[in-house]
Amino acid sequence: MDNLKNYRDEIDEIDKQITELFERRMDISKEISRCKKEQEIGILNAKREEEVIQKNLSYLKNKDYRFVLEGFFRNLMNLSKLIQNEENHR
Ligand SMILES: C=C(O[C@@H]1C=C(C(=O)O)C=C[C@H]1O)C(=O)O
Repeated sequence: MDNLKNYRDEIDEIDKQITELFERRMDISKEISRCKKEQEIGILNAKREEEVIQKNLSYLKNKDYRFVLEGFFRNLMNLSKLIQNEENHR
């Protein structure tokens, strides 16, 4: 049995699901940026970002991944703010 091939197939399937969820998250982030524009609120909400990180760290089963999960969410939220900025400057 080719383990490498099987593992990569599994990663490909997971990546597909991540991409679908990523797209949904970014679509919602765009909607949030429209609300913020209407209400004249700035894009960054540092308190909310800390809550997002803490909440998701609490869901983690393998605590060895704490550091990388935090990095993942910080990067994800930076991309989300990029999309919000683009949306508000169209
Ligand atoms: C999406 C928002 O805007 C920004 C992006 C966040 C995110 O991607 O989770 C969180 C807080 C904000 O800095 C929000 O305010 O909820």
